[in-house]
Amino acid sequence: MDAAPRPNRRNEPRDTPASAPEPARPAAPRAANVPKGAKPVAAPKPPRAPRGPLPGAPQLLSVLRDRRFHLFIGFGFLLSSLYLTIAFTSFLFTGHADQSVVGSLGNTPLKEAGQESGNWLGLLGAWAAELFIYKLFGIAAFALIPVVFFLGYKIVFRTAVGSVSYVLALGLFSMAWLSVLLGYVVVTLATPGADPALAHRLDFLSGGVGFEMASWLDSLIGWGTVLLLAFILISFVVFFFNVTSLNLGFGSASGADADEDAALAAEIAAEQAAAAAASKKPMASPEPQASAASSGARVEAGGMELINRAPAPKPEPAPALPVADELPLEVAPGAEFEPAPTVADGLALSVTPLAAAVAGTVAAGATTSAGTGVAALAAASAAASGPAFSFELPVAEPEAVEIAPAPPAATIPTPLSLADLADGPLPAASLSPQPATSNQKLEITVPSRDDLDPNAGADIAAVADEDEDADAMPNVNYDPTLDLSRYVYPTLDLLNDYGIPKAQVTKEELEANKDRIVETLGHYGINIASIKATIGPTVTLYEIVPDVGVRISKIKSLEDDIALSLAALGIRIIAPIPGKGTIGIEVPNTKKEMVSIRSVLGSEKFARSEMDLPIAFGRTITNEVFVADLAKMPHLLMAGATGQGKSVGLNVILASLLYKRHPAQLKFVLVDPKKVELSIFNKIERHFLAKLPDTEEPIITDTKKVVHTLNSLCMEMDRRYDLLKEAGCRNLKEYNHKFVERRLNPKKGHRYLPFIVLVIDELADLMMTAGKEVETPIARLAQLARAIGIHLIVATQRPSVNVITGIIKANFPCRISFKVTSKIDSRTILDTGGADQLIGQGDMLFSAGSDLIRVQCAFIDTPEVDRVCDYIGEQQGYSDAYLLPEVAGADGDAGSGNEEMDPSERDSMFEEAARCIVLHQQGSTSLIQRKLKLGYNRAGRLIDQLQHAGIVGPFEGSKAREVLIPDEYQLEQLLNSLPK
Ligand SMILES: Nc1ncnc2c1ncn2[C@@H]1O[C@H](COP(=O)(O)OP(=O)(O)OP(=O)(O)O)[C@@H](O)[C@H]1O
Repeated sequence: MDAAPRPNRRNEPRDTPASAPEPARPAAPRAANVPKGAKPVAAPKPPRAPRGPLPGAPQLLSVLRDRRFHLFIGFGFLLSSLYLTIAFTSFLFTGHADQSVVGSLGNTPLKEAGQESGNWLGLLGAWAAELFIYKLFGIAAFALIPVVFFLGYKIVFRTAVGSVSYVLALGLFSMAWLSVLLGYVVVTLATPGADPALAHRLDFLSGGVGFEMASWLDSLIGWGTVLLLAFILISFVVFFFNVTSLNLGFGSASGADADEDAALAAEIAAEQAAAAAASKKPMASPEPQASAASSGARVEAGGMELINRAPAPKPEPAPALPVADELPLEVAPGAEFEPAPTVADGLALSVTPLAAAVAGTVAAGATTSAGTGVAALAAASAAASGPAFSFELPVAEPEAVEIAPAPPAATIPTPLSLADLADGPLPAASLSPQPATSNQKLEITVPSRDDLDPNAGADIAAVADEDEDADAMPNVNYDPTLDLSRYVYPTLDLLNDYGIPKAQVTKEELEANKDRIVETLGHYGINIASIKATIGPTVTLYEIVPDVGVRISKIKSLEDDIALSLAALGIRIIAPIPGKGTIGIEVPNTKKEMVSIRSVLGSEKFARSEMDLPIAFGRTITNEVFVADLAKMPHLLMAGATGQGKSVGLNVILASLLYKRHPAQLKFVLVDPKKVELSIFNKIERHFLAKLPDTEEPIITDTKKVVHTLNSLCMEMDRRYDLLKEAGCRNLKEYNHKFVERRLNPKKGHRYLPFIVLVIDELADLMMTAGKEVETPIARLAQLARAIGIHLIVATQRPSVNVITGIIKANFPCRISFKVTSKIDSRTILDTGGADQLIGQGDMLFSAGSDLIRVQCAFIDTPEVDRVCDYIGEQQGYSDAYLLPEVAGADGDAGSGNEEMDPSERDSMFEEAARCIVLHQQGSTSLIQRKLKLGYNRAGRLIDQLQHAGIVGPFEGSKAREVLIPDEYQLEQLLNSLPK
């Protein structure tokens, strides 16, 4: 007997009308945005500043970036999931009856058909259910509902939970597989001898796709279909959940293997969690108000142009501004200018909000209120500097997102993350800790995560049964942050909100300074062609274009006279301003503006920064947030007389990094000879600090300990070089990338390597007490540690040559100076004067090579640091601080290799390791690991002991250690001579 007739079924089985909804298209550019009277070929008229509910800018991109658009799409998905639930459920009761109604669509008027349909959601509900259930996937179509719901939920709530591609893959597979399975059941019931009525009643179970596929398979392989389906299911489970080993519980590990097995179990756990890796929540996004707060105003008048409050937003070059006398004075947001123009020396003054100028809303002669300026700027900056957008729409190539995440350092603010679509800070709720999914393995034995040695990154890394086959590994990347998967980055609301910064410079002050500059220079016969002022938070930069023929050196030599006549401390003359043909005179503002840490950490520039170790130092003279990458510097030397802002500066650096990096990615080694400055960071010991084993206090205050720690860091450097060499990588980023892609075998000692930032709060004390003992390792670290992710920040209040010695200075190309007391100090630290003319309280010069940038350091006070540390410290951390390699001999110098070693401390594999090294004439840790099948830490200890015994030489950076014993005969002699 044939299968029961299936009317109206497979007319259009593969038609999937309900695929991803089309994103709303942005409105076409509206002619209304162009002023009516504008001539088509007139000088480019900038578009009107965006206002109203939709951004005026018509580009697709800006619409796609719009959070409202995301909400629109997200709620669309959520409601669709509800709609499908009701429609599908109703189908179970009304489906048979509705079949004819839907089938006759096209022949019957819609209204009539709608009245006839029994589905609870009317004709559309009947049609959707008929399509998905009857024509396509049968009741397996219900699997579509959680997928649609998940997509909507993820878009609306910007949650980091779950990966779109995972859910899509799981949902679609379940739907297809179940549909075919049920199809096979229906096919079986419909075969001769089976109950045809039953088959007919049940044929909605499989849907058209399932039935067709199953019939085809049945005719091809008969009962083999069941086996094939089982095989497909197992394959899916293996690849999707990344199953690499089965623990069927036969016997237990032998004692010798116990450690390894425990590690393996942990690896599995980590891998399992990695497979469930949801996109991590990056730090809170910038406050929406930030762009408004950083509003700018540009002033131009006759020969004088002022730029006021003009930070980051530089969307387009500002169009030519109207001439001064055509414009009344406009007040920048928060500025205190009076609206009346002033004329001095024939140089008129006028202010126009920068954003308004950019957006082209200010026509000559028009007056714009401050409020409008703010709105225009906010809108313009929002339109111009939205987040890099890559919208992870549901059906769009799930694989692409899943298989190629950047290495963690770069992943955190990945533009692919839905969470990153945020325009403003994410609500705390969306940051709430989420449990890692734990369904990726068939069977696992996992030690408590808290018990894992945080230092043993290898132990919690990927499972790779045979690393030689690493390339064939499943493509689920390892996520180093999963150990602390619930870790929540500190939020901006922990920091003080000082509101929108107010301009502190009055127009009168600007005018008066300008007059005096012009007058003073005039006394010396220097005439100026034009003068322009840029108001920064601390100083105002007057840029002068001198008349033709005036020599720059002449102006430079008048520095003191100009300073005297302006009666202000800290005049700095930059003649000429690099890259410009102008001369700069920086005059301190009478009232300084404090740059809050919240405003810089909340800035777009910082939040979107993809640097490895971004530091938001503060604001430059043009009010731009100044962000630099410590990883690129690669080390930083800081100087400044006491009380000028060094400690605040260090806290700003540490806070910046804490806001951007996960505990798995970054560790600090804090050296604080002053004993009080950094103690506040004790609370984050188990998250972010590194220390020597067997030490109580993670923050090092004792000079002796400092020496050990520096030596230990040198050893860590040595080991990291070995690992990089073994992995064939040139730097940490490449290495970690490879590790994340599971192309390195943890059993060979490979592990995810966090950045290590060593902070020394006062070098002078150390240099006085330990001299060469600290200078040498600091210099070695500074020379070599760049590639392996160890970065140094060294601060001192005494920038004299016996503290900042030639060798230290030569290895710290990046330097910061707060105010110092003498020109000599300034030269010592910056190789040029200028730091002596700073005005204190965080006013600083940042020097990188030939560039010298004046920055007002952000301000963070102790309670703020306290709150950030509390916030982190109260979260689940590792069981201990990150442990640095042990330095042999508590009081000895690890690196000298001269002292006798206690034989009882010698590793039991010591002699074997020595023979192996001498046999291969290669002094490398990885050789010991490979040949003796040892873990990384143990091999590292062995190589140190071999150095002690004089078998290998000291660490030599990227090269292998020298083997000091030429052959086995001599080695045996040496081994015999060692105390037993
Ligand atoms: N960026 C800043 N903005 C505003 N005020 C600041 C800033 N930095 C420092 N200050 C002010 O200067 C004071 C001293 O700063 P800080 O403690 O950082 O100095 P220091 O250079 O570390 O001094 P010492 O070397 O004696 O510890 C702070 O208490 C604060 O009032």
